[in-house]
Amino acid sequence: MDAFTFPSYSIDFATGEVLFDYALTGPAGEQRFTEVITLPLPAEPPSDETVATLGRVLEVLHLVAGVSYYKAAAPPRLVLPAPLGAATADYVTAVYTRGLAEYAYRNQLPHVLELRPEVPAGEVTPARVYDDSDRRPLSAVGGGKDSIVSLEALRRAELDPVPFSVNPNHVIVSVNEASGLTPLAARRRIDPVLFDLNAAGALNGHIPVTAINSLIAVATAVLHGLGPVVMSNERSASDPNLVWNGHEINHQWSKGVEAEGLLRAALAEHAGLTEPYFSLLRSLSELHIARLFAEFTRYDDVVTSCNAAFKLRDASERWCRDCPKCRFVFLAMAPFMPRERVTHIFGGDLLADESQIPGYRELLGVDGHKPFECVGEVEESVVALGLLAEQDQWRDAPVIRALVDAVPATAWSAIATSDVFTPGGPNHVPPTYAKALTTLT
Ligand SMILES: CC(=O)N[C@H]1[C@@H](OP(=O)(O)OP(=O)(O)OC[C@H]2O[C@@H](n3ccc(=O)[nH]c3=O)[C@H](O)[C@@H]2O)O[C@H](CO)[C@@H](O)[C@@H]1O[C@H](C)C(=O)N[C@@H](C)C(=O)N[C@@H](CCC(=O)O)C(=O)O
Ligand SMILES: Nc1ncnc2c1ncn2[C@@H]1O[C@H](COP(=O)(O)OP(=O)(O)OP(=O)(O)O)[C@@H](O)[C@H]1O
Repeated sequence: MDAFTFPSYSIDFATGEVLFDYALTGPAGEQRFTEVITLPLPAEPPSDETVATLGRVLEVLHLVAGVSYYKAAAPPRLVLPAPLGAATADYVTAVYTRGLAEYAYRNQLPHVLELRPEVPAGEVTPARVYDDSDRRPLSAVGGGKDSIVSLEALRRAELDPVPFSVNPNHVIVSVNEASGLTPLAARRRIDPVLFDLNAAGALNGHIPVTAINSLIAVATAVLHGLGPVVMSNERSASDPNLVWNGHEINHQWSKGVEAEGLLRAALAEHAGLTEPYFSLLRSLSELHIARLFAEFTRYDDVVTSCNAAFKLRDASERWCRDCPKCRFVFLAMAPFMPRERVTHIFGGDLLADESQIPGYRELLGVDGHKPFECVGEVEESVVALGLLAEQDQWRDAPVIRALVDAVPATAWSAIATSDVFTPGGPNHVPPTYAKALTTLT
């Protein structure tokens, strides 16, 4: 295939259904795809102003959601359908290069990291300014500990959050029920042709899914007259896993602060949104968030951070208890709760199971590189291990004993000056929301 294009998009306000068309084209022909996103409809029909702003958000979403189909062939040309302003073009470029960096690395496709979209020449009509900053926030819920902490922080600060999810599965439904709040949900249907292509051996790999979920959330907030979309992306999401050919490869790129800043700028430029999107937990480490989560017991029977529970097909019921994310989150929660409680949350005790030791050695930086998963920094894992080694309930757990011996002296001395419990780093939290964090920290 030579090129990836964006033939059309449409929205039906009677059903909330948005159709995004894509095409891979080349000498052998054309492969078309249609992704269907169904937005929840508000009680009242939207105003003309809302429809215009929503249309602008959907134009950006159309471009971003194309990554799933682009990646089936990775052609050298990415041909955009209409002129774009500089900030929006920068964001789209970053989504297809840095957002697909892990995919490019694993498939050995260096050209993807250098991709530059072809943007048609022409002026973009400036967007009407749409001030949404003082309305109720839409709080993205993924079923894991991070979004629960945000939801509770917003609630304590009396900011009256509306939980929001894309394709909520039973985990997310249960988390929302435990919160007692009334959620909104959008549906996203990937074109099944993609699964056929995958089965036939097409290129496949990780995509920046948070960018897609984020824009669906912003579209929903606009349609419902709500305020900023509040994400729960942590400080360590911005740190790369490795460097390849001079490029940072970050599994969590679209959760990072760079992606957040680029998306905010694109939405301000293209849709006129004054305060569209930020991560409330940006200044916190994963370990810090785990400590905050320990304050809330009402989600213990439902909270699930394991990605295996969120597969489109053959999903696990809850924690799979055998992946980097399960290992990391167990290690991060364990210092802050009784052993029975963390074992109950996970349905098993990972630190009693010696088969987990090789995976924990990777998290602790003893072997390999940081896994391609949503896990914290090596430093956070070493700090958590140090805390556990000091506790009677954990000191003699087989995994703890083995790991304490495996971590080199240099790592132990490095954590003496660790800042994992000190909020820091760049963030985009508006002043009115900063108080929500202080209610917790
Ligand atoms: C759940 C998961 O981890 N899925 C990744 C996995 O997909 P798999 O084939 O095992 O199962 P499905 O999720 O059912 O997907 C089937 C195929 O569909 C395609 N696809 C899916 C979702 C999508 O948004 N776009 C798609 O194109 C894809 O071809 C699937 O094979 O392996 C895939 C290949 O490596 C990954 O692409 C799947 O990742 C999903 C997009 C996904 O939702 N992943 C999140 C759990 C995830 O990785 N979250 C990151 C956030 C990173 C970010 O920057 O956004 C995290 O937690 O760190
Ligand atoms: N299906 C979804 N719909 C809407 N937002 C989502 C969805 N899945 C994840 N998110 C959001 O994307 C961001 C990254 O997701 P991630 O899975 O890291 O977070 P989480 O589920 O809150 O916590 P954890 O890191 O413990 O899994 C979070 O802000 C989360 O709320």
